[in-house]
This record gives sequence, C-alpha cells and structure tokens, in this order.
Amino acid sequence: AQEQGTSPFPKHQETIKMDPSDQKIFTVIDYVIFAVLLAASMGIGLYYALSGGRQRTTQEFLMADRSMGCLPVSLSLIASFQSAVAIIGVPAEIYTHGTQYWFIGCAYILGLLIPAHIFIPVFYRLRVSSAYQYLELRFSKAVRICGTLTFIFQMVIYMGVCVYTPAFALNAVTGFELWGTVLATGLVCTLYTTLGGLKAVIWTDVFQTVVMFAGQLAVIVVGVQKTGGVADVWRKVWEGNRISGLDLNPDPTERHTFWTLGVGGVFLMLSLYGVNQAQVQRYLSSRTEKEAVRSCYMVFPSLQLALALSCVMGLVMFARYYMFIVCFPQMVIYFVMDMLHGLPGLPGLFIACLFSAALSTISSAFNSLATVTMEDLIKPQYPAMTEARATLLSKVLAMSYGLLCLAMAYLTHLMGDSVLQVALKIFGMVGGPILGLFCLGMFFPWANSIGALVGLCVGLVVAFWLGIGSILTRSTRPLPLECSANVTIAIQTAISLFFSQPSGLKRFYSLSYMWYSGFNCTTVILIGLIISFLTGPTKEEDVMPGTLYPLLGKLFCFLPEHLKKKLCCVTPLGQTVSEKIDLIAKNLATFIYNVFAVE
Ligand SMILES: CC(C)(CO)[C@@H](O)C(=O)NCCC(=O)O
Ligand code: NA
Repeated sequence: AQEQGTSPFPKHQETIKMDPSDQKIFTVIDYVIFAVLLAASMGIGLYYALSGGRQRTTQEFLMADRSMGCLPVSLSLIASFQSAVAIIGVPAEIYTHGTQYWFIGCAYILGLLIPAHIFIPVFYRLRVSSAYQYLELRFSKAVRICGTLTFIFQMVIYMGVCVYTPAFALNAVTGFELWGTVLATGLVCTLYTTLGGLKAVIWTDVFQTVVMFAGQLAVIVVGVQKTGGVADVWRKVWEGNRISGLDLNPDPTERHTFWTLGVGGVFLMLSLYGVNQAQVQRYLSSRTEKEAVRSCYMVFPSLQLALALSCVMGLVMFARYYMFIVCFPQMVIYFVMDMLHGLPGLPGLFIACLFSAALSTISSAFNSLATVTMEDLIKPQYPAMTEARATLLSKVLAMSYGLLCLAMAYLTHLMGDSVLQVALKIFGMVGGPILGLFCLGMFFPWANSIGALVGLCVGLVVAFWLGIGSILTRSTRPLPLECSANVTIAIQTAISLFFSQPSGLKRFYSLSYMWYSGFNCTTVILIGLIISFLTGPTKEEDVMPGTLYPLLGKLFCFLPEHLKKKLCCVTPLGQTVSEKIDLIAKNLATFIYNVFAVE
C-alpha cells in the first residue's frame, strides 16, 4: 500500500492496485448500496412488465405509449450519453490539460436549441417511430437502410466501450473481478430492458441519473475537505496552471480550443441530441411536441451540472496529487477510493454512481437498437406481422443486443484502454456522417436519393481514413496488446509507413477530434449536393411535405422573395399545416407498406 499525501502514484499502472480486503475499502453497507442499485433497476423493469399495458404492444415496449412527461424524458436524455466514460475521462482530462475542456459547455446552447426548434418539430410532426423512417419519407428505402445500419454500427461499438470502461478501471484499482463486473452489468441491464421496455429504461434513467450526481458530489465534498478546503484547492490548481483562459487559437489541429470545443462541439451535440435514435425516441415518447421541446430545454442545466461536477472533480484531484504530470483513467478511481475509504457507504455510492452511468447508457442503446432493427429492418419486410409477434421479436432483439454488448466489451478489451477520446471519436466518425445525411435531407430540397447514398458512403470512408490515420500517425502510445505484440508491431509499422508518407496528409490526420462531427457532416452534405446536381436535383414540389426545414430561407431572409424561392426552400412549417402533413405521412407510410406487402 502507498503512503498517503507523499507519493500515492508510482510510474506503473499495475502498482496503483489497492487490495479491497486489505484496506477495507468496501464494508457491508457499500455492498448493500450497490445491491440496492441493481435491485431497484430490476424492480422498475419488473414493475413496467406487470403494470400498464404489460408490454404487449410495440407502441408500449418501444415508444412508451407516447405518454411521457418532460421531467423523466429530460433526465433520461442526459443519461443516454453520459456514461462512466465521462465520469472517469473528464476528471482525467482536466487533471492533465486544465479546464479548457469545460468550454464544451458553450456548445450546449446551440447544440440543444437547434434540436429543440428544428429536429424535434420535423420528427414529431411526421409521427415517425424511428428517426430513419424520416430518411425513407425524404429519400428512399435504400437510404433508410444505410442510415439504420450505420447507426447500429455506431451504437454497438460505443456500448462495448461503455460497459468495459468502468469494469476495467475498477479492476485496476480495487481488484473487482473484471469479467464478472462486465457480465453483471450487461445481464442486469439486458433483463430490465427486455422486461420493462422504454418506460422502464426512462424511469431507471431518472433514478440512475440522481445516483450519478450524488456519487460525484460525495467525492467532491469529501475531497475538498480532505485536501484542506476550497481556498486550498483553488490555490493549488491556480499555482499548478490548471485554470485555462479562453484559447482562441484558430488552428484546427489544436486539440482543445474555444473553436474546437464551442463550435465543433455543436456538431457533436447535434449528432447526439438532434438525430441519434436513442434521443429521438425519447422526444417521440413525449406526450406532446411542446413537452418534447421543454424536455430538450431542461437538458441544458442538468448537462451543465454534469459537466461542472466532473470538471471540479478533476480539479480537486489535481489539488491532491499535483506532483504527477499525467493522469491515467484508473487514477480517478484510485483518487476516489483514497478519498472515500473509511467512510462506510460512500465507496459503495461511488461504485453505484459509475454503474448507474454505464447502465443508463447501455439500456438506451439496447432499446434504441431493438427499435431500429424492428421498425427499419424487420417490419417493412413483414408488414403483416401480428402485434404480439412483433413485440416478442422486439424483446428478443433487445436481449440479443445485450449479449452482443458483452462480445463488444471483449473487443474493446483487445483494443486497449479506451476513454473519453475514443467515445467522442466514435460519435464524430460515425455520428457525423449520419448527421450530414439528415441535414442534407432537411435543409437542401435539391438533394436526391443517389446523392444521399453516395454522400453517406464517401463521408464514412473519409471519416475512417481520417480517424484511423490519426491513430496510426500518433504512435507514441504504448501498444495495448500483450498477447500478439509482435504481429501487432509488424502490422502497425507497415500501416503507419503507408499512412505517414506525405506531410500534407499528416496535417489532415492531425485535425482535432472535436472537429470530426462537423467535418464529416460537411463532407456528406457537399458530396451529396454535388452528386444530386449531377444526377438531376429533386424539385421542391416533389419532396414529401413536412420533411424539409427552410433553413436557407431563414439564413438568407434579407434576399428578395423571388430569389429566395428560386434559391431555397420556403415551405412554411407552421403548426397549422402539421395536421395535413400528419395525414399525408400516414397515408404514404401505409402506401409504402402495402407496396411491400404485395411483393
Ligand atoms: C456527450 C458529452 C460530450 C456532452 O457533454 C459528454 O456527455 C461526454 O463527454 N460524453 C462522453 C461519452 C460518454 O460518457 O460515454
Ligand atoms: Na449513462
């Protein structure tokens, strides 16, 4: 064991291990608290399996009967993408690089206003059940399927990272059994998601978000006390240069600046809060459109609070261990255990906080994946399927994705330890092109189906070229694979030689990962528009009403009316036409399903 205060950190990660039985970090109360979290989540699942409509329709299982109020929806919205990755990763980031990352909070303003006033009205008024249904209404079936597959890909990798990260960090510090933890998380989550459907997912999210905040708050309060009070913490982080001013450096390769975080972050937020099925499904499960918009607004303060808590935790941690330059993610867990041991119940609360964060994210992933697989891939093929069958199948799907999640955790394990950057890179590399696809459809009436398809494909290829290139050219990282190290080195050197030759490309690869969403979104829009104009742009009259948002018309509001009409879509999207749109959408959807039923 290490001595406190003097040198808690050795150079090697393995030696930060604490033996739980040796130091008595966990008492009975801690285990009880953790068990209560799991039991309560299971209980909520069971409650919704046995009450209400008893999850006998897909409307209830996947859409929560479209009856949710704005408070549970808003807490559930922040829980979806706030996982243990953020709880561990953000303090580590603040510790190592200072508070610059905090400026991502600026991106929350536009990143939530735009979804609330552009994306939610479009999706809500079309009465879709999956965001990808929009792509079929606007473009074609092929675009819908490609969009769906891309989303599935994104969420499947992401949930592997989510379930693996807390288990790995805990294992490294407290000796918690790694695969036991992964299995427990995956199975508990699969069970309540499969039993209770979206209602259970949303209500467990509410409960878990509260636990998440409580755990972080406990660490901060105890941490500040043990490090000598607020003034002392402030003095140390100030002297340690951890309070960053606004960095206005326009260089796009600079990792974190106001521009990459505050502007690039808006695109990241749009891809998560605007078009990601997990979130769109929550908006659609709201009672009314107004409630959906209100819940989006309510995300703002909660998300700021979540960000503030994790940033402050990083600062307190710095005040405690300022003599060490870098911070491993596992160090955050070490810090927490160092602070909380000897205070029965609190270590358990923090473990519950970590798992709340993880559970609420993967449950959203399971349910949204089941939804898109059902609504976008299966139902259109078998439109005559009975409701009972469809519901059973949805449950089987939710469960299968749960098991797939365990497999993905294993894959993440092979890729080495992954934290904040990995998660945000996934959002940018796969979520960015999806965002581009929706923007292309909503804001550009000329875009056609071929343009959308080619745009998405090119966007994904460029995204992966950029993403993989950046990993391979920055080869200072230690190799994560122990087992087949030789083979890995050989392959890595070969690929990095291929990737790192021209110096212009090197600059391209070093683009800040915070720009990935914006860059990839733009690629899809540009390629989509070019291909659309080459293959014959769609006329505004031919676009299904209600699928367009007159963004260009609003941006160029100063132009004369006839020019605006010629240049861009000016179709109004008022509440008055919404019922008409509803009807057309429904008719068209029925028509499409009937066409496929005949085939
Ligand atoms: C999605 C953001 C950027 C919003 O602040 C944040 O929640 C975050 O950094 N998430 C990291 C991914 C995760 O926690 O799984
Ligand atoms: Na979460």
